Amino acid sequence: MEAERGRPAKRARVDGGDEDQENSKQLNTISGQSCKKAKAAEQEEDGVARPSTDAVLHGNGELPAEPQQTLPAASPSPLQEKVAEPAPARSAEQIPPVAAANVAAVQTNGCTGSAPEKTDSQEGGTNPSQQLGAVSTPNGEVHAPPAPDGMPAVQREVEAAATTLKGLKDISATQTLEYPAALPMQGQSAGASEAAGPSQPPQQSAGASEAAGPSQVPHQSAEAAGPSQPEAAAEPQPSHEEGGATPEMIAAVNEKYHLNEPYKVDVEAAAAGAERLRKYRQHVADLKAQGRMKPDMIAFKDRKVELGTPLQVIGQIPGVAVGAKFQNKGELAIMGVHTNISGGIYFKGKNPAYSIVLAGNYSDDHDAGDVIDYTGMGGQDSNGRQMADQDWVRGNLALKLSFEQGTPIRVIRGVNVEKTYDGLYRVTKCWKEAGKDHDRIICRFRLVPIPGHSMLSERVIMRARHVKRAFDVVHLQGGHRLLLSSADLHRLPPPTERPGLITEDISGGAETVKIPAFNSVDDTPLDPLEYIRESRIGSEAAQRRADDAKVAYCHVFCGRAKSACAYDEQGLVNRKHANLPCFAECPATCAGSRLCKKNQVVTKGITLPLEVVYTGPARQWGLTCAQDIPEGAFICEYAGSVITDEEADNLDAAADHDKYLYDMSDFVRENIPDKADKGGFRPPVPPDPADPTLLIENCLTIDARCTGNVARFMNHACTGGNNVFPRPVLVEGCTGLFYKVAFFAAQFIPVGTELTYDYHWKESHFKGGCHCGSGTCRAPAGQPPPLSASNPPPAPAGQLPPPMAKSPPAPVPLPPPVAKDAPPAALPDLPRASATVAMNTAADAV
Ligand SMILES: C[S@@+](CC[C@H](N)C(=O)[O-])C[C@H]1O[C@@H](n2cnc3c(N)ncnc32)[C@H](O)[C@@H]1O
Repeated sequence: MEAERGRPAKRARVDGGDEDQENSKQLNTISGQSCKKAKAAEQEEDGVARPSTDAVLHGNGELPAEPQQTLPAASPSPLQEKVAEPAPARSAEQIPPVAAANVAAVQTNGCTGSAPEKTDSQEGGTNPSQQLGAVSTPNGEVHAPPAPDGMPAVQREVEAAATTLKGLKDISATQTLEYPAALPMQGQSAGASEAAGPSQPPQQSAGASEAAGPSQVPHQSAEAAGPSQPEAAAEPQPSHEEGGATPEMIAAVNEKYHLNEPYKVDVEAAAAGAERLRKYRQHVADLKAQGRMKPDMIAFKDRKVELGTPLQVIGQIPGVAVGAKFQNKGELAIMGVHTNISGGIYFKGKNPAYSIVLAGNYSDDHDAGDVIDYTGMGGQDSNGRQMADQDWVRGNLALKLSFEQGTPIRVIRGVNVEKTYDGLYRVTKCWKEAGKDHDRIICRFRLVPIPGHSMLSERVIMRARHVKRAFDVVHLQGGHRLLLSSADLHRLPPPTERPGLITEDISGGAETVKIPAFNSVDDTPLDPLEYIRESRIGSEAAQRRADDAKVAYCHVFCGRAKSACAYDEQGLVNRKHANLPCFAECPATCAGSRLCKKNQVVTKGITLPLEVVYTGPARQWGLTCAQDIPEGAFICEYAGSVITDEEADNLDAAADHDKYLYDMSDFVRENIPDKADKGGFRPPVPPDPADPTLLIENCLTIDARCTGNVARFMNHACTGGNNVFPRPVLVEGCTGLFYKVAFFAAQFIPVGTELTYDYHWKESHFKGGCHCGSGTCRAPAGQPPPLSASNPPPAPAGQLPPPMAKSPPAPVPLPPPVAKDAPPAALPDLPRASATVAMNTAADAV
């Protein structure tokens, strides 16, 4: 027997079952009763009269002042109450499982895992078609309109999805979601709503997805999503409906969950829900006051005593407006929106899924707004990398059942802590494919918004930051570690004697060495750049965060007291200490021993004759050096305007603003092992100012788009192809949040070789693929651009590009990249400047 809640006019269904596995242990009782007892109690209830109020739970979940006065008693919670009116709809368990023929179709659709296990209703032998009074269409063959020639696969599927939605029940094109007034309207799914409108021919409905693009977030159209999606490949994909719910099944689901009419918030439930949320927040505050760790988690676990367990609801949660914002996953959980506090898929047993959270954590996720391609669960390590194959089990099975049965899924978006409930979506396709990480097999789900029940708060993108996902272990070779005094260090002629010189010094005198820029390839100019030698705080929020960090730790004393000195007598990173968690330097004023003097390398700034060189259209500008670089030498730091992670999230990816971001999360996100080497040290992470019992979760990001130094020109090369490595370096005044990101030579680097390091980007961040040219490249560019005088082949990392025909030939042939173990290339034509002079002169001037 099932408990139905929400009034008949409402669309939510509640089943009184257990929660998903992740939470069941702590959440299976209500107010001291066993879960079973609680369920029985609910089932006996006839409903609770609720006072009328205009309150709607939205925005921050708070009620407007006036309705708050009419709040109903909060116990029992509306999420536990039964409605007075009889509930005509059936439970999720009664929604038919897909017909056997459709299961077979799923398997041909790439869903090659085991067939779904029987649900309870299957055990009972119920005929789904009879149950719903629907006409069975065993293979679902004619649900998608014929696609016009040349239409991208993604667009075709969007069109088919829209057709499926519109063809089922009378979803009017004029129906729109009633947005809470306080919410921004940008990005709402009106376009999708129209796309699904019955008055539109199929082609228009597909186009509507495109048409919706310009008015929404750039790159939001399905087409824009295409290139990075596997199904956009030449191989034709079967229609997404194969194996999925038939139109008749979806029509029945729409009726059951009231999806044929725009969503209206139940104001009474909203009032009670707001009270429930208020009590939860109060509980969190009390726990904080007691100094308890993780108060939001504890409060969530305690809710069975305080507030009662939220029950499983398919569809809209009564009283929760689409667009409602939640401060953390605990709030989502307490409201029953997404009760799996630690997982991305909220499911229970072998039933259809309830909700998913998009947080931008998975490299295979693709959120184009009106089309989401969601990656299943399982097999990921703590860094989100796919380490094992996925299968149709647990949450993946639940989402597959949603696909087969056509049931709605709540979608929640939010990269950071705050999450937005974006309404109901439907799974229109599920399949398996090789993921980007190590080619592991992943389960994939395509979701499209349900018109009138959905909106788009933000397109969740992966920020293209230079992230240190893992602390690379650097193996300095040591074999050809030339001393700075060696006369064997080769130098190029002075910049003024070489072609393509654009400017003699991009730093405008800010650095103690001049940094010239060359373009011998075409007429591409340098973008304007405000050159700064060191990072500086770029916002008030970043200043506050940096100040907070000083409470935990501030590097003001002798670095050698904290950590072994990372440098040798020549100022080169000592092989023994290359893998220290960070290098802690001594200030110029250090009163320590004479050894402290050698512990000042990054502090002194750039000393090498670095040069900015245009490499070609594929990678544009890059960084080289006009002399050989000894292994372990300091190259430069990454300088820019320091902002908070949240501010970085809001930068416009479409304007390529994000490609100059460097995420300083090393210590906060524990990318660095506690002790990578003897003598290692980690600056402590400061407490969260909002909750001193918690460690800070978000940190600072260096933005070098408009303000920065020469490091912003350094390109990426995959493992095996790069020659530079970054390390956090603490100089005077640095903290665990605000430190220097310094680059060092991982090997001897011959003069003129391009300097590159591993961005640890997701492959999708290289829009045209990676052009590092390394044999072990993770995402080699598929189609190299056609070659022409203005579009020469991209120079592989490690080589300068060949000059254009119109340019005079380079006076000195450039050396090929050398193997790590090879001796430095002999360049008899090059004038041999004394590196000692070159480098010491610069250093002395500091
Ligand atoms: C920090 S910037 C590096 C400087 C950049 N090349 C420029 O011209 O300003 C990062 C950007 O350079 C390009 N890039 C760097 N390494 C690349 C690679 N291996 N393949 C393709 N593009 C690369 C990408 O456009 C990336 O967003």
